[in-house]
Amino acid sequence: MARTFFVGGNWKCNGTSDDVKKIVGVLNGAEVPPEDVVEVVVSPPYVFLPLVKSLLRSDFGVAAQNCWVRKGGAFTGEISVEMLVNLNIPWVILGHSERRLLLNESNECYIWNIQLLCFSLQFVGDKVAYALSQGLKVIACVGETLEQRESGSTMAVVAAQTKAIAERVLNWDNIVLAYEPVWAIGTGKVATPAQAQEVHTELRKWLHENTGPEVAASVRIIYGGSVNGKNCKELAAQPDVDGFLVGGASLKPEFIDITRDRI
Ligand SMILES: O=C(COP(=O)(O)O)NO
Repeated sequence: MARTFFVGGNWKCNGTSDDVKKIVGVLNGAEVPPEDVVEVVVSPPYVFLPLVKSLLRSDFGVAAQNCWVRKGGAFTGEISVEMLVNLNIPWVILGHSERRLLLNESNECYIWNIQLLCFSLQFVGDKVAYALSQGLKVIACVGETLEQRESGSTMAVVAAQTKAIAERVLNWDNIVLAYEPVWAIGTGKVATPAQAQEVHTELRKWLHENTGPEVAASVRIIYGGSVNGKNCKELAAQPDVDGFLVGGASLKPEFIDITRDRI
């Protein structure tokens, strides 16, 4: 079955409302392939979600860059899934390596909270499951560090991260899996097409063995890590690269070039 190409733009912690208006203006005027060929989703910082949602063309989706693991409440600083649903934000990025490394979000994250009255063991997996349960679509991120790659444990790491998600979800219809090698994020050291294809193939094989052939065939596995208008075509030509999660380049007009890879 053909998988619709997916191009996500992760704006991370960048911009002002004027910047957002400028970027959205460029996106709204861009000529891109039809939605059934390429699905485009942009992810601004939380504070600009309503603004982007109100200005962005209707054929592009909007994603939050994270959300809380349970229903809202006494969790200062967090954004609940319910708030995103209330704002009609359909997508959320979860498990991004910058949150895993900087904020210690992990597969196993032991948090004790009187309201939760429990330990939340599979933090990223729990977040994915709860977001899906409330109707959100999820870009779930996995990826290894340079040290893990150099020690030969890339597949062990990304398989464990994927397993922690798979143990919490039954339905993969609304999940896009993003392979983002940490050593390629923000470094300019993009994975080679062969490196990306190798891990994507192994991830698809893992899905086939652990979630079944239909899920493996239908889930989009996208690549993130120093993608730009110059290197995207070779990466997009790989059979198991179903799109991108673009960081830095998503703030530039070249993001539109990246959406045109498959035409
Ligand atoms: O983190 C990334 C990739 O960032 P860069 O494209 O800037 O490497 N996507 O979520």
